[in-house]
Amino acid sequence: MSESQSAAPIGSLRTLWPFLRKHPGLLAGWLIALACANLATLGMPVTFRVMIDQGFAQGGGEAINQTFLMVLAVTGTLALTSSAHYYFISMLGERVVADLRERLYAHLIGMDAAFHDRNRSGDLVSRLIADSELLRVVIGLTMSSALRGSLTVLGSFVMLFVTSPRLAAYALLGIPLTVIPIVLSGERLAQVSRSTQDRIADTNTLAAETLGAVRTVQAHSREPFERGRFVEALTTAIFSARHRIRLQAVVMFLGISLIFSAFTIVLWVGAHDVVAGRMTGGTLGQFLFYAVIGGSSVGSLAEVWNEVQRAAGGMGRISELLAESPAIRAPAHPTALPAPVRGALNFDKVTFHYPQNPEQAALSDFTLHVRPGETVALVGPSGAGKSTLFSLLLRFHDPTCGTVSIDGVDIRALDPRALREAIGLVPQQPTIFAASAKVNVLYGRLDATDADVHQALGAAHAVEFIDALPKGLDTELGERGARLSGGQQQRIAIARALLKNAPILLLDEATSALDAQSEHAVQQALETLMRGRTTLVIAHRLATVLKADRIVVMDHGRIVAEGTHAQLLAEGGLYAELARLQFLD
Ligand SMILES: Nc1ncnc2c1ncn2[C@@H]1O[C@H](COP(=O)(O)OP(=O)(O)OP(=O)(O)O)[C@@H](O)[C@H]1O
Repeated sequence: MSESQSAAPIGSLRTLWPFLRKHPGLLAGWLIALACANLATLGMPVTFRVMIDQGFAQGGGEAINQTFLMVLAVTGTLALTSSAHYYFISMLGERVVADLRERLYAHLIGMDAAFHDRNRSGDLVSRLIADSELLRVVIGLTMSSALRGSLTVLGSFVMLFVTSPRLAAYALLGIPLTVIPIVLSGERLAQVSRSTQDRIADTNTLAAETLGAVRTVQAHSREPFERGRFVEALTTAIFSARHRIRLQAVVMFLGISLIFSAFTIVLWVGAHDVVAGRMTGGTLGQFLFYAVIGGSSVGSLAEVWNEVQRAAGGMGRISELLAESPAIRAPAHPTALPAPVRGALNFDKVTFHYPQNPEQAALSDFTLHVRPGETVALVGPSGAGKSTLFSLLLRFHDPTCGTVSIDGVDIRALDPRALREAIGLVPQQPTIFAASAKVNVLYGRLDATDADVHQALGAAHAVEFIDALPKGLDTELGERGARLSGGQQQRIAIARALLKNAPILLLDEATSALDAQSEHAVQQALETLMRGRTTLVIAHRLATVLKADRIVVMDHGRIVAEGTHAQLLAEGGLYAELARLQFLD
């Protein structure tokens, strides 16, 4: 994980403004409710003075009734506006964070393969959830408290001067003292918060990774080991949080003690004024009330400032992701593939290095021409570059040099989505989503009808086992297809590709042995799928190499031999060796 050493600039919170602006109704409701709640708060001390000076001092029952009615009206208004204020600001927080998450998610899901190789998914999820959660708190509570606190401070200061200019002048002296520690600690706090969020992301990543691979963990009896690693990550996160909490506690201590010292001095002067007859008891009471309101608001502003710095840390992590743009993008004026796509594939002098592995070429000077409708089997030892060919054709990466083209069009001139629409992919380990069987097949073509889905399942030899599921097509398949066997998962992936009906097919045969019946069903399903399509298949089965139009033998990112099974066997060399190990045992 990259940990920024510099403080997240408070300016990163400015990026929130476009999100806030999208909800003018909530924003206006919030500001109006805030202003009213503030006025009601500031009205409280006045009713307090009236109650003491007129209600009690003049003693009339009627006067008491009237002043208490006034108190009721002010407190009623305060209750109403405070709850309206809570509603508007909380909703605003929810909306803004949902918008931010949507934007971030859309951004992340569109980022290129190199980005996803570089970033751990648990860390990305943590930024999507934990960092934006921090912002929800900030918008829902902090922003409100900040504005409310500032208005209250301002309002109570005006009222302090109105009530007693002399005492107010004393009170004013205390303010700079309380603000200094807050401002001084701000930047350090943003820095510490950022690192706390990084550590939280570490724990999230660890949990996501190990819970996602829980069978591997259990099969190795590594539960205590993983628990230990998790506790370690949590402890590091707590240590990091402790830095922040300590800093905040010190600032809070300084803020509160300075405010209340200033307050006590003012009270002492006021008490002398009342004794000397320069001020009524009610006026001192009103003054004190304003001083308490104003003083505690300054104190809470200190906390708010801390929270804002924390949020700046979280927003910094989000902005960092939003600032990255995908390396693989549609050109400004994409070329369209000829319709219908014939499916001629050309790799011309392609050399490719993975960004994480710049020393070693995964493909070097690789040239391969595949005719429309041809089936080419790719055979080679592990690491030969077979899967890399697929990644380049799907434009998950761009070649370091050379070109990849379909029907004579350089794929970099195409919109990547249009390119990928033309390609069906059946990976070795198909991805089955935690959804119904139907939704999993529909992933191939979202607007397919039920009849299309049934037809695809039929052609994929998948009807029998789907019908045997408790709710048939509507059965939830569980996370990563937990309810299905390997062969069944493959047939779902084949049905998905059949539904997509793309002219080009990339097939990575499963290496895991299936039982004879399942193997037969998968083989038949694949034959149906390959019919009439240009197919590149990473072959692991004898039947596949025998049926292929051509076999391409790869090693170290290059083609080392080409031909039919019989020709290549006769030639001896790498193919004969691989065939003996893989196909002919
Ligand atoms: N995402 C990646 N980042 C860095 N290097 C990679 C990445 N994927 C593959 N490589 C490297 O590129 C080379 C070619 O790998 P590739 O996966 O294409 O081989 P393969 O022939 O498909 O192997 P296998 O049959 O084992 O799947 C290997 O040396 C591998 O280590």
